Amino acid sequence: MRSYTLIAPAKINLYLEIISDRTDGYHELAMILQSIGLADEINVQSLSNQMIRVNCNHPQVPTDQSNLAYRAAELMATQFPQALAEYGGVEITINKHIPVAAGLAGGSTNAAAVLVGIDLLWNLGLTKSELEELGATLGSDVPFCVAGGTVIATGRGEQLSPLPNLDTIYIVLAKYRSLEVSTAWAYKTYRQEFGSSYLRDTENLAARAAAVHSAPIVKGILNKDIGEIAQKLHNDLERVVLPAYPQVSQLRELFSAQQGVLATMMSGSGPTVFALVESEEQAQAVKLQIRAAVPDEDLELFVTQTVIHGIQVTSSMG
Ligand SMILES: C[C@](O)(CO)[C@H](O)COP(=O)(O)OP(=O)(O)OC[C@H]1O[C@@H](n2ccc(N)nc2=O)[C@H](O)[C@@H]1O
Ligand SMILES: Nc1ncnc2c1ncn2[C@@H]1O[C@H](COP(=O)(O)OP(=O)(O)OP(=O)(O)O)[C@@H](O)[C@H]1O
Repeated sequence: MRSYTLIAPAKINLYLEIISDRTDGYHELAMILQSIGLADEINVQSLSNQMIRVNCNHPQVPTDQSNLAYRAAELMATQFPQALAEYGGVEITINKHIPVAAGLAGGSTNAAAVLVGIDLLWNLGLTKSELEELGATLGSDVPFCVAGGTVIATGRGEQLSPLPNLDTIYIVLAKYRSLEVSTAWAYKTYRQEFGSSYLRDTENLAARAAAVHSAPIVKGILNKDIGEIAQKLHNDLERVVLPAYPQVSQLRELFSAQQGVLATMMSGSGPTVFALVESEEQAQAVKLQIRAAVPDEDLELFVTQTVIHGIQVTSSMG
C-alpha cells in the first residue's frame, strides 16, 4: 500500500487586527502568520476499500468526522470520486506534538497535511493555490497551513500574500493543558464588546486591510529587524481573552519579566502565549525560569523557532 509521511507545522500570529464583522458571521482580519518548528507528523496510507480512518495518539483529539483531518479526506473524496474509486480510501495517522485547542492551528495544519498527502497518493497534481482554495472550505487557517512561512493574511484569513523568509527567531511557548479557549467565543465576545468601533465604510475597510502591507511590523520583517518586529507584535483578541483568563495574563507578565525576552503575545485566540527570544540558549534559560516560577505540571513549555516552510513530505513508500 502507498503511503506518505508529512510534517505539519504549527503557527503563531505575529499580528492580528480585527477590522470589521462580516455578514457571514466571520470577521475581516489583517494578520501576519508565522510557521514554527513545533509540528505534528501525519501519515496517509491507501486503503483497499473506500473508507476514511483516523488514528491519533492524543486522547483529546477525536477520530471521527469532527476531526478536521477526517473532513479534509472527505472533501477530497467528494471532489475527486474517480480518484477515490481508482486508488481507494485513506488511513490517516496523526502523531500529535502540537497542544490541542491552543491557538496554534493544530487541527488546521493536520487538515492541510491530509490535502497535500492525498494529492500525492491519488496523483492529482493539484497546484498550491488549488490546495489552498480547497483548504479555505475547511477553516480560515488551513490555506496558510498549506503555504507556510511568513505571510500576510486578509479576508477571513484565507487571502494570502507571502513575505520574505525571516532569519531564525527562537520562541518559547507556554500553554496550560487544561485551559481551552473557543475561537468562536473569542470573536463573538470581541464583536459584542468592541463591535461599535468597527469601520462600516467598505472602501475604507479595503484600504485598512491593504494598509497592513505597509505596517511597521511588515517593515520590520522586510528589514529583518527582530527588534522592530518584537516591538510591533499585536493581537486584538487579547482584549477579550486576557481579562477572562487570568492565567494567560500571568504568563504574559512572567515572560515580560525574563531577561532575553524581546516581546511576548498570545497566539490567535489563545490560550498559548509565546515569547520571542534573542538566542536558543536564552530560550532554554527562559523555559527553565518559567518552569521554576510555575512548577504546576499542567503548564506545558516548548522551545521552538520560526521556520520557512508549510507542509513537508519526509518519506514515501510503495
Ligand atoms: C484565531 C485564528 O486562529 C488566527 O489565525 C483564526 O482567525 C481562526 O481560524 P480557524 O480556527 O481556522 O477558524 P474557523 O474554523 O474558520 O472559524 C472558527 C470560528 O471563529 C470565528 N472566526 C474565524 C475567523 C474569522 N476571520 N472570523 C471569525 O469570526 C467564527 O466564529 C468561526 O465560527
Ligand atoms: N486534527 C485535530 N487536531 C487537534 N484538534 C482537533 C483536530 N480535529 C478536530 N479537533 C478539535 O478541534 C478543537 C480545536 O483544536 P485545534 O488544536 O485545531 O485548535 P487551535 O490550535 O486553537 O486552532 P486555531 O488556531 O486554528 O483556532 C479541539 O478541541 C479538538 O477537539
